[in-house]
Amino acid sequence: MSDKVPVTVLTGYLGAGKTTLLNRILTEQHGKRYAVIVNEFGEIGIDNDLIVDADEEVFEMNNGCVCCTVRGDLIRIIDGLMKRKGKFDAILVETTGLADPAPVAQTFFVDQDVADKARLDAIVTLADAKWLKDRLRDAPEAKNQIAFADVIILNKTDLVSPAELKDVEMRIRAINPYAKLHKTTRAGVKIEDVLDRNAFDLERILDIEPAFLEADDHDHDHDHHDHDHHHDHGLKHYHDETMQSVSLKIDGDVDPDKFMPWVNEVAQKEGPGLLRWKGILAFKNEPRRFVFQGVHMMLDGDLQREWKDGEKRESRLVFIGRDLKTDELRKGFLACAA
Ligand SMILES: Nc1nc2c(ncn2[C@@H]2O[C@H](COP(=O)(O)OP(=O)(O)OP(=O)(O)O)[C@@H](O)[C@H]2O)c(=O)[nH]1
Repeated sequence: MSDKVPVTVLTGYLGAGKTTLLNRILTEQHGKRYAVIVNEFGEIGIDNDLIVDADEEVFEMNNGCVCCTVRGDLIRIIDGLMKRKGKFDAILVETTGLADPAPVAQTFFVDQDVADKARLDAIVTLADAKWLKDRLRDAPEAKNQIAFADVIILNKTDLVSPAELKDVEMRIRAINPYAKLHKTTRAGVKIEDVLDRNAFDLERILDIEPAFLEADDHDHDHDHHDHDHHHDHGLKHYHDETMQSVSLKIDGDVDPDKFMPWVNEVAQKEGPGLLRWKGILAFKNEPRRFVFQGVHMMLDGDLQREWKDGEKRESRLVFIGRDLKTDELRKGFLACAA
């Protein structure tokens, strides 16, 4: 796609297993070099890898829009790292357990110097299978971290029964039906499941019908789209009152002259409530696919590979956020059809 350095933002509530995952990534024999940026030092210490300590320093952007803040310290650290480009393959940023991941993610959209050299690869959220349920009730950060995620690692599965695990999975799906979900003990995922996801599995994400996922009862990935036998396993389906997701599709091309102004208007108007949004679009008279992602009112998109022969040209968007005006979004998007 580009020679920009992929950046993985690692988040998750206190004690969910972020450090465990980082240690796993850094100690595995993968022949890659990662720069790791942490808010506070953990027990990581690997010679070949570069670990940088970041102090909290948050700037408001866009004339004080409360949803748009970036990390000044992070900009400086990444700028510094970029001068050493070629010496590492990817950057990992671990956020503190209590932090909202938005200011970290937004840094990669906002600062031009950073955006020119690094791209947000994925937001990876660690979730504690035992305690997430309670944190979703009492800690808004925990819910945001799930909503932002492109990849969710549901960790500490050893501490819960299969029924409890299913229950917490359903709660996660009520907030974020699109993220790729892995169930682990000791954050035991394959590195390639976490790093270099390249636009967070957009194709797969956009293929998923949330209604199907809610009823899904498989333990493995959601690759098998058989709609039978999901009906009476006695599991409750959750709806999250504050967080919604919307998936929209146009069976064909959109007109960029309509879409671009619309998408900017959505960013301006709905930005504070929009936690995460992404899409793949077929632009009229354009052989390449337009791929974009956003965090709150910050958006980043570009033309990527060509539509393949036999690949259906279609345009899809997903939104995750609070109090989304679903009908307005749908109408607005449909009006962008070419
Ligand atoms: N039982 C169990 N314990 C785990 C698992 N994964 C990690 N732990 C333990 O949980 C504790 C917290 O893990 P960390 O990796 O430090 O979590 P963290 O998210 O980095 O924590 P903070 O830095 O406090 O936010 C540690 O004692 C780990 O050894 C797991 O799958 N099962």
